Amino acid sequence: MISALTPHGGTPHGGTPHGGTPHAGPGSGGSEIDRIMALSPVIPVLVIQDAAHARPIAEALVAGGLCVLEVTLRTGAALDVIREMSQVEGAVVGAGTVLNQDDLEASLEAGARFIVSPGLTEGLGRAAIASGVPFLPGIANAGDIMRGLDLGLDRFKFFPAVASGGIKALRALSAPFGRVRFCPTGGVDEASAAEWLALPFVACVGGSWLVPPVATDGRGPDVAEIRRRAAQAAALSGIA
Ligand SMILES: O=C(O)C(=O)C[C@H](O)[C@H](O)COP(=O)(O)O
Repeated sequence: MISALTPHGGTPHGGTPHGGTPHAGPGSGGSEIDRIMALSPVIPVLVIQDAAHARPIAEALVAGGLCVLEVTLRTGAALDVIREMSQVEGAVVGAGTVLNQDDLEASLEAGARFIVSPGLTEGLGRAAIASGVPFLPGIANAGDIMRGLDLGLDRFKFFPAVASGGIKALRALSAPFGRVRFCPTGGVDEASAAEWLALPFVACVGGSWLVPPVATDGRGPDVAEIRRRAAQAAALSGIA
């Protein structure tokens, strides 16, 4: 599956996230979710209202250098957006805001190649693991991480990253969990992404800042601006 995850013509932003000590244990080190987290330093979190905007937005993000795209299930168009974006060469499209097994099944049916959830429940965790799809559940405290580890998971979205205490909190939280790696999301932006990515336990960050809200005047998404923001974010790969 590695080749399938390598974006067309793209260069993964690093091998093992943060080199560091190789991790041991199930689900760590060489997992699919690890490979996805290593493809781009920033995962755009997308809230797209109109499936007609899906392809131009995905093309602009991929052209800018970001190939891993998280389509949130926050809009009625989301499943169609996943289908459309999956047609874009080089894009690795996943579903976000996956709250339960129904969301999981619908996302997989639409072609999602990875699954992100804002939190971790045992039901969703077990179903995602059983499906074999790369899974990045949200955690915000030590208990969440321990429940994830019990399920065999060790890659997590730290959400909501800034509201949960920011870098200071994640630094403290990561200390007892040496082999765990995180994707901080929620309040991370263009200005703060580099600081997060410099942390050895951060594999990548997520954020919605890459795609400005689409104007309602019918002109569609501002693809030049999206591409510019993506390129700026992709350039952070040297830091992660
Ligand atoms: O919808 C979801 O599934 C979420 O879990 C939340 C999103 O990842 C964050 O809301 C993105 O945060 P911002 O980059 O601060 O906008």
